[in-house]
Amino acid sequence: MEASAAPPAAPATGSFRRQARLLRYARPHWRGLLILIATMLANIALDLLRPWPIKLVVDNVLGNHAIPGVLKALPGVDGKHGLLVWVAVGTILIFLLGTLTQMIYTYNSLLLGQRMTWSLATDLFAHLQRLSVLFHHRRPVGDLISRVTGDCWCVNTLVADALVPAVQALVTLVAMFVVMWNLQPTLTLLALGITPFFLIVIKVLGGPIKDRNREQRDLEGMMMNVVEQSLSAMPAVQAFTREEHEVRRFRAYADRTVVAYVRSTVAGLWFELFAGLVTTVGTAGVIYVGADLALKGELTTGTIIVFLSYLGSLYDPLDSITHTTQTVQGAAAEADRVSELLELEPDIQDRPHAKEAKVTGPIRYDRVSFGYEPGREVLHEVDFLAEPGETIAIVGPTGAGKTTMMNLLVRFFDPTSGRITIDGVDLRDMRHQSLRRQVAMVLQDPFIFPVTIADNIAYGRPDAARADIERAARAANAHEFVSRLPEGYDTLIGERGATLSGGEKQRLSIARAFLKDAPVLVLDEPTSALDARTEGALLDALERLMEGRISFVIAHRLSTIRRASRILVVDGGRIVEHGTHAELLANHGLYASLYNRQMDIADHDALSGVADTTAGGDDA
Ligand SMILES: Nc1ncnc2c1ncn2[C@@H]1O[C@H](COP(=O)(O)OP(=O)(O)OP(=O)(O)O)[C@@H](O)[C@H]1O
Repeated sequence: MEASAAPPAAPATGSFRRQARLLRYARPHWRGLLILIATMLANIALDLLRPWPIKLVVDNVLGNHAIPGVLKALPGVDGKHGLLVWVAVGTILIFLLGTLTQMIYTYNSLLLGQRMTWSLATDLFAHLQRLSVLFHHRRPVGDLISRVTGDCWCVNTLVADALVPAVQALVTLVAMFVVMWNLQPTLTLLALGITPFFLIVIKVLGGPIKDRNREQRDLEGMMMNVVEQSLSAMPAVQAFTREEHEVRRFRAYADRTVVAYVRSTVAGLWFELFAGLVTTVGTAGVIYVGADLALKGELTTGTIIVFLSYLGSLYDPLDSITHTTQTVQGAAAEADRVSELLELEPDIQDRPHAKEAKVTGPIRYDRVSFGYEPGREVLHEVDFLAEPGETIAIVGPTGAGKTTMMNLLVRFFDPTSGRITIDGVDLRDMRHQSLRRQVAMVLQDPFIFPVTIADNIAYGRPDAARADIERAARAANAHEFVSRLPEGYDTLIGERGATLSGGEKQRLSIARAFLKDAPVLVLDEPTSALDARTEGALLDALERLMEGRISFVIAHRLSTIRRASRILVVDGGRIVEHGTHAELLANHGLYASLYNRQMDIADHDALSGVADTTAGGDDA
């Protein structure tokens, strides 16, 4: 599957609200934030102190200016030599305090950033767990990984690289304004006259930075998709010798990412150019008007020199706001990518008065229709009843809708129309997690995790005792192969069950269902990866498992479901026949033709001497 196109960028106001909402991740860490701001202010004060030792040496030690009264109060400052000692001590103290506050600032900033990022990432990951199976079917995994592990850093950027520096810039700006206003109000107003132009630059040129950054992040997400898809399909890639194609696919995205990165950088450079131009025009204006005033004798030269040196300090915070804007625009694109997911409401939600599910009576499908996409129904008015203790087999051609029917039972999604009830209660009036606890599923894909065999069997019941795990494994005919493994139940399985055969994985999955011991059982082709002999032994075990439960078995191999109490034959999303094996054979309908065709193939195989093998059987 090719990566999906990026969703459209959020409108600016929505984007701003999203960033503000993400800033709540700083709230639990307000102490750290206060320390950050305090150390930052201390740094500003220490910066102001830094030139003073030199000034004292020049004016009061080497020059003949009188030592200021406040310094004379210090012990030992009765002459130039005493002052020199204090200048030396002061220099060291300023260095030590400056370095110390900088260390505290860096430590706190990193800690705060890490904590906020990973708590946002954890919330996003938790939210992804709640989103429907349908959502996960459609969203490329690589892009989701990139949002969880990459884009969540936006909250760190927003706080440590934008919010705190913005506070610092504002404090400095106000302080400088007060100092300069006292020095020369007209020039101060002139210097600040550039502010509206500055805001225009931020408004006009800030947006493209965000858009370019969004483009870059989306492409990086798509690159991740290619990596994830290709690495997880490596046997297919190599078997079809498509390695070069996969590399080309990756390189195509990498090239586009480079272009997007360059465009994002260029957008930033334009922004810097115009912001710099505005401050330069401001400086030029102050020089022109200041010199003009001096020529007219309204201002001393010294005042202009002092004013101009302060002008740098006034524009520095404005410059810092420029950088902050750039940073915020970059982080805004990431914040959008995170928020888009966080704002998605899970399709499956419990109603306010939803009850705990308890399977005590029959399961009824009441004219259930469903479509994955609007206008394309895959199930049409499915209607049937399953009584406790019954085993219902569901058969039919591939793509008929069998798995979809069973996925509705555990509310992976809800019917488009009609309803499913258990003992008369609509599934939507039950808490969906409690409903899922009532159903043990053996899925077509056994989903083996890279943990030990025991942990895999106990996935649905993590507190199960080892004896229970072993009992479940024996019941699922898995104990024998597990015992042969070097560390038995403690053997660590490779990624996606790489170290096991298809049949072994399927047996672990069946053991999982045994251990879960739920009142409803769904077996979706539970023996498709087993050879006929292993299947025969397992069928007895499965029949024991089905006893006293409501069981649904989807099977292509009709030999496996002959003992079902009822068989539903599904074709094109409808139940076209139902009855017992004997009744359906007598009907001479779709079931009879499917069955007869399979019997013919089996006879043919028997004659060819391969009676014991079936497609996918790997345990022979
Ligand atoms: N996630 C999905 N999004 C869109 N369409 C889907 C999705 N999953 C299945 N379908 C479509 O729904 C229809 C029924 O699929 P389903 O998997 O239920 O069939 P099935 O009878 O279980 O098939 P099989 O025997 O091959 O497992 C098919 O046409 C399939 O293409």
